[in-house]
Amino acid sequence: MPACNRVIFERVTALTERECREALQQARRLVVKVGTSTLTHKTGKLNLERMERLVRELVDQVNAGRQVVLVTSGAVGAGMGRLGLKEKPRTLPEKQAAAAVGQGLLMHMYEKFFSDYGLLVAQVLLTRDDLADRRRYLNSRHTLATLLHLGVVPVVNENDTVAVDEIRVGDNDTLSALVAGLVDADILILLTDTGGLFTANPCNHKDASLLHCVTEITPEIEALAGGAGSTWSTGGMATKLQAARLATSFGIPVVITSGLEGGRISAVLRGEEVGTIFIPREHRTHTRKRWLAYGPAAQGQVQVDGGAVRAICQGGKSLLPGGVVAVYGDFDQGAIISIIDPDGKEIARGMSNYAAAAIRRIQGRKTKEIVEILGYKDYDEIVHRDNMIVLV
Ligand SMILES: Nc1ncnc2c1ncn2[C@@H]1O[C@H](COP(=O)(O)OP(=O)(O)O)[C@@H](O)[C@H]1O
Ligand SMILES: N[C@@H](CCC(=O)OP(=O)(O)O)C(=O)O
Repeated sequence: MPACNRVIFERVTALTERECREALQQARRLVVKVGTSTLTHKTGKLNLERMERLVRELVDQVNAGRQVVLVTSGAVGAGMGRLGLKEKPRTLPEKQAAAAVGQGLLMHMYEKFFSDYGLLVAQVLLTRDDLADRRRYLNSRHTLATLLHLGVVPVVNENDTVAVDEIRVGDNDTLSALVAGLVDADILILLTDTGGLFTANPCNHKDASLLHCVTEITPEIEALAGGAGSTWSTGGMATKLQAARLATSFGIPVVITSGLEGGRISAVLRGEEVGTIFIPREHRTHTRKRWLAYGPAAQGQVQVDGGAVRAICQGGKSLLPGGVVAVYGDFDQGAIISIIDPDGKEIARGMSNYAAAAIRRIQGRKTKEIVEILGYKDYDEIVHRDNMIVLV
């Protein structure tokens, strides 16, 4: 990628909508997520016309010199359609059985359509565990990078057949944001059955209007998002906002737009005002920081006061002992811990420079007192900013 493209995305602090959209013209690596609502008919069976059009549009982007990762839903829906089931399965084994049937169907069609247009595809099935474990995370990253280097389009889905609740990402919107971070994408495009984020669910509110640009996902924005629109979908707009929050926290812009109408991907990449764009506030984060958000289970929690919340969330600062009011759990130095606000909400996650027992002794105290209290001082900070990801 030419250096100038990176500069545009890396200097992000508060880009205007226009600047951000124009920068998308230089995006080189795309993650495109397509929902069940786009890929299937109401019967749950695959909508081949839309699928083929999507593939053609993606191949065009590859032909134009871009790299594409496709995150696809539709396995459960397609499996249900093929099995002739009328209702969405309720139990996990039923969903897994449907996904096992549907995933094969999905890949068969992708393989056919992509090869019709001259490209190879590779199936990549992931669970949260694959991303939470540092070694598997790096392994997945290398595999995807190699596939992209070879000109292959990775087609990613959650490994529904084996993923039980504890190791599931749970929805493909979130999965796509994790994948965007994993491959260091320049943009995440979420294709769905509405034109973007509306002021209310447009299926029930005909007068709802489209929001063109979101610079911050506030509680008011979250309140606009309702649940899934189609029988076979998961999460609705709420999980898309969650995905947008995650990807923008990595420094990656996100556009939610319609997968029902063709041409949206190329319009987004021409910098046109389509869909809803979410502008990243953070600089591109280092991959190690991203991995922290991927779900390595936190081994403990430190609760901080309002001043520390502001310093971390608005001031871009590290966590010092003075801001800590409580420590929960028993963890060692180097553990991944959650930083929670006075209401118990997780605001950040990071690697602790001290064990829980040591933090309990220095909490609320000044940095210069650490050596006096502990008899040593390895670090000034409990969690250094470089080892912390802010989640709000
Ligand atoms: N504020 C909103 N703006 C747009 N769509 C919304 C909103 N609130 C809820 N929705 C619902 O979200 C649905 C899209 O999510 P979902 O059904 O999960 O689709 P997909 O299968 O594409 O992921 C829309 O069909 C719509 O019913
Ligand atoms: N992994 C599931 C997709 C779950 C999901 O998030 O669906 P959707 O809301 O349509 O993106 C499947 O392939 O059916």
